[in-house]
Amino acid sequence: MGTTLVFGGAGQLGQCLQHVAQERQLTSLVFLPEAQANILNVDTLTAVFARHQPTYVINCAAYTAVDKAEDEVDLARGVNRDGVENLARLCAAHGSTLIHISTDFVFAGTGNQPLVETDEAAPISIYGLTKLEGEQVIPAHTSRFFILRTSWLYSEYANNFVKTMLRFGKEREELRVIWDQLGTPTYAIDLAGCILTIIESQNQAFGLYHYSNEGVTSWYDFAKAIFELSHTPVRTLPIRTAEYPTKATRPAFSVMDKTKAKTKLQVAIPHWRDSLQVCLGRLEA
Ligand SMILES: NC(=O)C1=CN([C@@H]2O[C@H](COP(=O)(O)OP(=O)(O)OC[C@H]3O[C@@H](n4cnc5c(N)ncnc54)[C@H](OP(=O)(O)O)[C@@H]3O)[C@@H](O)[C@H]2O)C=CC1
Ligand SMILES: Cc1cn([C@H]2C[C@H](O)[C@@H](COP(=O)(O)OP(=O)(O)O[C@H]3O[C@@H](C)C(=O)[C@@H](O)[C@H]3O)O2)c(=O)[nH]c1=O
Repeated sequence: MGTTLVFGGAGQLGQCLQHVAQERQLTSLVFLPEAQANILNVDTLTAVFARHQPTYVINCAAYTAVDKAEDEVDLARGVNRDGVENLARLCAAHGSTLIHISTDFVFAGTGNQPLVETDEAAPISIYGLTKLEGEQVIPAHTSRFFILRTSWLYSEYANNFVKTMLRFGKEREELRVIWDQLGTPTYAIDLAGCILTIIESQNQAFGLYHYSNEGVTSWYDFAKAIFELSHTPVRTLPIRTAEYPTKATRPAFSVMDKTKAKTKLQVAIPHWRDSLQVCLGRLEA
């Protein structure tokens, strides 16, 4: 197996990839944190590609601060579009396969049916828009790519909704959480497993895929499950989006259909509640 470079290697998904790679005893992955490989620095990237001649490149680097992106458009676009284009160009030049991660926030969220890969993307936030632009620059440079759109990532690593809820559950008596945004949480360890399966199986079914855990929930029901499974006694109230004003607008419905991933990538996808239980168990251990 040739070398796999992981950009954004110190972020949440990057750390999950390290965890799963270790579990599967995969030693050919090179994890590059931002300080070592900024995807906006073409000279650095050129040198890194020349040195490692990667077979696969996994891009976990992204600007992910959804609300801040509304004020930092250039920064968000730089990382989420231009940085991705830099990687796609170099992948094309070196014959490397690019595995890139995108988001359910490319959708407007106005529907009520599980979204398939061919459904229209119409982002309603700067983060979603710049991530869509990142998806779109890849095929202009290479056909050897996998784009995995995922949603509501959490894990025992970095900051995420599960860890925020566990912290708030200890600090506060009452929490108010939105119940009119529906989607599917994704345990980033499961996503990391899917990515490494693509590499291990040398899958050639390039293209765009949806990957989240199975099932549907709201942020409110997700929070309730976190508190129930972690035995955290905190009063949790369902509120509407309008009662929790944020700078960026989030899709009201971003449930994704994973039929294509299950068929072509041959991955089994756990239900979100089962994976949540695994994550909470690891956080408690
Ligand atoms: N988190 C979520 O809920 C979801 C995430 N996604 C997508 O999944 C992917 C992984 O997300 P996640 O791991 O959670 O995000 P994180 O924010 O945890 O990780 C992103 C990493 O990218 C790094 N980074 C930022 N700018 C650059 C740059 N210019 N060059 C190199 N590295 C950079 C960050 O470093 P630093 O922190 O030092 O800036 C950080 O380590 C992203 O593409 C994201 O858009 C999709 C759906 C849901
Ligand atoms: C903390 C908190 C959040 N919320 C709501 C706000 C928001 O609608 C939802 C989730 O809030 P967060 O800010 O944790 O997550 P957010 O940044 O909106 O999460 C998104 O991140 C990007 C990177 C993605 O790609 C998306 O798939 C999605 O995971 O929960 C409450 O209702 N009450 C609360 O106390």
